[in-house]
Amino acid sequence: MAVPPVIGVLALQGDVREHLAALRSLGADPISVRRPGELAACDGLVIPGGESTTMVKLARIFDMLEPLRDAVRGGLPAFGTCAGMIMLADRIEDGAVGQETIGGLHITVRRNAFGRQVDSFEEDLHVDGLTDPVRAVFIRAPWVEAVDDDVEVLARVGDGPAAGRIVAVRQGPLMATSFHPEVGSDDRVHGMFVDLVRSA
Ligand SMILES: NC(=O)CC[C@H](N)C(=O)O
Repeated sequence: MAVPPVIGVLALQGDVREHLAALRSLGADPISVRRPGELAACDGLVIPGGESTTMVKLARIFDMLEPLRDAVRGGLPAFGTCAGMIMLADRIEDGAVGQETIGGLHITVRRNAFGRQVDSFEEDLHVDGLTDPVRAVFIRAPWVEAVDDDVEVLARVGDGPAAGRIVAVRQGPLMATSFHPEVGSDDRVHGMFVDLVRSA
């Protein structure tokens, strides 16, 4: 049997445990990542949901921001969910003043895009590459405002005032979702990322 890929979960802030559990159940070897040495051991990296402004500040404080940028630039497969999507985005709308990111994903995200009324909601979402819809949980989520030509759109919101908005993307070894696939017991979106890591 092939050696399980080591997949890190960036553990500066956010919902780390749920991602570790999902990755473990898929047969990967998940580790928490707080230091450059831990990052260097990874075949892939998940950047969880949480609060992107806090996460990027902590990445600076822990001297992780440049190593993260170098790793993504160097082709490390990475999967950002919600705040993690913001962390991977090259450009932010409605970010905090001067908010930095890791970048690498050629998209513009709009933070807290869904507005007050629907801060948090769920929807059955069709995701490209999966047969049945995913029950997607959005929590003060960003949406993708714009993508460059090299970015593949994997999902768009189906209903309501935000219908058509992009909420899942892939660009080479990088993946991002506005929603939280680690909530609940459906591991198929993580499975897409594990496959991506295995094929990288
Ligand atoms: N659930 C989440 O990750 C929310 C993201 C948060 N609104 C941010 O801007 O970082």
